[in-house]
Amino acid sequence: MVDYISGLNEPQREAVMHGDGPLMIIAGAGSGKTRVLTYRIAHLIENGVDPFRILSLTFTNKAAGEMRHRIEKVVGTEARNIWMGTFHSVFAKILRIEAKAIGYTSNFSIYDTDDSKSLLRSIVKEMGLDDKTYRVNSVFSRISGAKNRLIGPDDYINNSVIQADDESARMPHIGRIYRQYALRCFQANAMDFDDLLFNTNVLFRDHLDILNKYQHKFQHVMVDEFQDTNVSQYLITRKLAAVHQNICVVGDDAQSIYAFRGANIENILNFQRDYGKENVKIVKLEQNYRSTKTIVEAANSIISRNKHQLEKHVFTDNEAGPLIDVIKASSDNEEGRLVASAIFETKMNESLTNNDFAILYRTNAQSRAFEEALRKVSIKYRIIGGLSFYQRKEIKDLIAYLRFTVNQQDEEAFKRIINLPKRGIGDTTVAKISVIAAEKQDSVWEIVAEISKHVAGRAAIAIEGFADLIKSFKLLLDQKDAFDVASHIAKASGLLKELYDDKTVEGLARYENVQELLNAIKEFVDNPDNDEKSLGAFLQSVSLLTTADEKEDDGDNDRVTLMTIHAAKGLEFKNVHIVGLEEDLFPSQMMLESRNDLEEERRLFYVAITRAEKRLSMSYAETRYHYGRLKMCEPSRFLMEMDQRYLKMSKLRSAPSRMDFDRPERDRSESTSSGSMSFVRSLAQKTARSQAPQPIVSHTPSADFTPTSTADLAAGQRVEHAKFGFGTVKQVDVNGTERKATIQFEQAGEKVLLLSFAKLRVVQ
Ligand SMILES: Nc1ncnc2c1ncn2[C@@H]1O[C@H](COP(=O)(O)OP(=O)(O)OP(=O)(O)O)[C@@H](O)[C@H]1O
Ligand SMILES: [Mg+2]
Repeated sequence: MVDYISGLNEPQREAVMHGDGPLMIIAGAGSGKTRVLTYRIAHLIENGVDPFRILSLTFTNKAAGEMRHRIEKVVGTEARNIWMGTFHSVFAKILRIEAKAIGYTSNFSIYDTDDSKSLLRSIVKEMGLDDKTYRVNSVFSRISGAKNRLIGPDDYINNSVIQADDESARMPHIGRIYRQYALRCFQANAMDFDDLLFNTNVLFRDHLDILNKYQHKFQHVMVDEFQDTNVSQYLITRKLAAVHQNICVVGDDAQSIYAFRGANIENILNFQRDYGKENVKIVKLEQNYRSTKTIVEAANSIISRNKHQLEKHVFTDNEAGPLIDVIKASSDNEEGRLVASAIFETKMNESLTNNDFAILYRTNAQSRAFEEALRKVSIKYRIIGGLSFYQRKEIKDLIAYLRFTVNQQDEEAFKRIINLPKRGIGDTTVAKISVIAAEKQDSVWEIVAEISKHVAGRAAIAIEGFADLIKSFKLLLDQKDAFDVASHIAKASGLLKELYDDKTVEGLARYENVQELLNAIKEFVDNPDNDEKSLGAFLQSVSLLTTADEKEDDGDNDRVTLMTIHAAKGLEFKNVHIVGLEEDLFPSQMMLESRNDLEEERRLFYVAITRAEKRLSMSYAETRYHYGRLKMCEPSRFLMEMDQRYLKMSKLRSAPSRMDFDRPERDRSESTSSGSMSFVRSLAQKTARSQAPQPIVSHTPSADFTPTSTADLAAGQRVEHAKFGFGTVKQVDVNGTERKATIQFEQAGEKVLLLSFAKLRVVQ
């Protein structure tokens, strides 16, 4: 048996062993919240609670998978029966079971953001509204915001405050668009992401028998990252926990970063009110186990500037660790090179793997410079988010076929595939079918069934052919598993052939991607964790992947992770680079309308810092292209706000690409070193004004380091290293073309360095 209890501190143990009744764990970053939740579930199961009766809600499906895996180590395969996943995936499952009660069928489609926007665009057009006024992103976010506050179309239209707000935004018809959008989704037997929560609330509100069933079923409800639940999610958990009152929520108010999407930090305060102050057990965890003292204290120095926060003091017994590097670059491309170079050096000097590194940025668009630079030094990376595998055109095309085979009411899938491969069906015909369907309040499939009444000639024949094809696919659904059906559809639809015939490099890549999707379906079917092997079950699992759940491209999993800070929530890495620390980028100009917004940006920065275990580095560029124009940038105020004692200006060279070594070293370091000094001065001035502690900024030696002067390096020689200072060579090893030296440094201890990269100066 795994002894997990002994690996817990006192308050952690208290939380794990807490019996019945509401429990709120409010704790700092890296203090073991997720660990406590994991072991609490294991502990409940060990004490006889049926895993089928435990509901655990996590931020990503991947986090759920990891948690399940850990629990499995303690309780065995029983762990597979826990209801565990994101709010969206768990409630999609419940909605499928209960679909009939709210007028859906269990094979409903899930519209992704592109589908939702495409439908909104059609509606704006059909209503004769101006698409420059009714920009699809604004319309979408207003509707999404309403759903997350549980405001349906009728309430929206009748709400005078909302109406006035829309009028002042010059979009008075949003309510009508919303109503039409909801109707069209319903006719398409489709739900968008927000509907999964909205409709769950409707289901539980209007069908008390169903609510009752789940209230009794779930004896324990757990919520990780509670600070980021929105009103709609909070209500669902409250309803579900109303009978047993066994609800355990875990969160950190300092890490609340989704207010812009309707997450409500007040939930933490409401929890005590809703369950009765005297009934709620509160556990505070304040000891951080993840990061060095430097990182924990630097993070504290940032978050203490926020006014809105609960009282807690995060500390750690871990070692002090290195200071936080601040890297200044002249441009975004140089920032890419410097960061790639720093990763390369740290990796070599400390014998680390790519997985030990993460680059975190504020927006996805920043990834490009880092991708290029990492490729140049042959370091593999993975991008989480951005244009994911499942957003690629060829993948969406095949998925649309699969979706339409499962649900013929799916209007967006229909629009995507009706003329793919080309069948001579024009956009006007497709739009006409949509409009007729909307007018008759029927689905597109009903119109297709009587197509000759509405469309004449060749187009009608082509549509009939398409309908026959879909019917033939549909027949397979009950007989074959997801993989067999999908392979058949890929071939019989003509999609695979079209890609196969395209012999360009891109065409080949697209063909391989489709094969890769089929592989993923095969894996799904073969995975013993999935008890349902149908195509519908597979589609549900992919449509609910969050950005952090992404599929990896090949078998090589040792990669540097690139992702937004939002996606990094809950994760940890030995080395973290927070990049783009510039005013208007981070804090983001788009988000800064009020003090509250600034505080949310600061919490986001806090989340970023607290991902790092050992080494943290922060960088900024002096110039950056923004919407195609070169912009001068100022360092972020967050750099100034941080307690300067923990910072170190880094004097780094450009990336160690072969070409760079042809240039004299001095050229490469000059711009960065003089620049650093001015930044240090400006930091010093600003901190003096704000009366923060005086900066203690350590500098790397200013000597001219020449990497090539080590050709005849031998044991016993004294050397100076740019970072580690003075030392004595103990041994030199030759391995193929690589030469390695073992050096005993006076301060830094023994290090093994690759001589082609180590910046060493022989001391005479
Ligand atoms: N008592 C403990 N002893 C040793 N290591 C611990 C202990 N508690 C937690 N840890 C380790 O500390 C790290 C952080 O834990 P965990 O991820 O559970 O923290 P968290 O509070 O959920 O963090 P976040 O706020 O980022 O979500 C993990 O590597 C975990 O294994
Ligand atoms: Mg966590």
